[in-house]
Amino acid sequence: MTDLLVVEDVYAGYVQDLNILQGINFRIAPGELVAVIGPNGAGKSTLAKTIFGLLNPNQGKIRFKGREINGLKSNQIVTLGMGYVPQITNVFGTLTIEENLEMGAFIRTGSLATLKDKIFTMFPRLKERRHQKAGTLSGGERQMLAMGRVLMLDPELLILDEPSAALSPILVSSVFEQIKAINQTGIAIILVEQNAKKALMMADRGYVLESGRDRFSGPGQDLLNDPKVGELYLGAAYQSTSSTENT
Ligand SMILES: Nc1ncnc2c1ncn2[C@@H]1O[C@H](COP(=O)(O)OP(=O)(O)OP(=O)(O)O)[C@@H](O)[C@H]1O
Repeated sequence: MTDLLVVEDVYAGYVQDLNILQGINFRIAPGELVAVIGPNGAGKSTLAKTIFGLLNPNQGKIRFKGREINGLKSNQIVTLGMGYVPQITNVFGTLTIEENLEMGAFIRTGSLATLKDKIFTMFPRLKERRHQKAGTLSGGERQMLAMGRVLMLDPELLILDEPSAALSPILVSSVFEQIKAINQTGIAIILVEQNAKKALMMADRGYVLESGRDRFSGPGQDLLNDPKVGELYLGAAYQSTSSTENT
């Protein structure tokens, strides 16, 4: 199957001459759910920002749907069918839920009603509160709204940067269920997560980053079972090895 997105030997960073990503390779197929895990500061969010055009690669190539997107800005990338929900989700607190969703569809010209209905079916909680100001939502509901807003763009690829950050355990489970449901509608998802076990359990494949490199990759379950990954990042002893060490 042709990959939806390919990241090839990418170097990128925030200041000149200091690359945080140090030759990273990554790919995702249409409809796949891929988890990106790794210790603090490994470069997970930096990878997400680089793919979405918030940072320019200093070296390497990024291809989305067969087209090279290096150097394109986020507002151009979004029109190609990629959505991104940053780690700190900003919803418009003084607007209602419904108005927030409509703002998400700013680049669309057709009717919003069908898309909105689809999102309300996916997130019934948002439907119940559609006329409520977004500033009054709980953390988990706010996360759902941030995802819903990006889904108004009808993307083929959604990048979620730590959607479970700062949520209580019960909300984490519900946000993860929503992510799975979104993926089951055929949208490919890159899930950047601190919550490594949960993310890998749900993912088709995963990448373990370390110091700006893809250190391990493989099916989520294989990474969970890999003792090297377990010792380093998951904080427990695991058996059997079947993932790929990318050194
Ligand atoms: N805006 C920025 N300017 C300069 N350096 C940054 C910036 N954002 C992140 N960094 C640095 O880039 C490195 C990688 O950070 P990044 O946020 O990508 O890591 P991460 O794997 O997502 O970590 P975490 O799990 O802690 O969120 C860190 O050393 C960090 O200090």
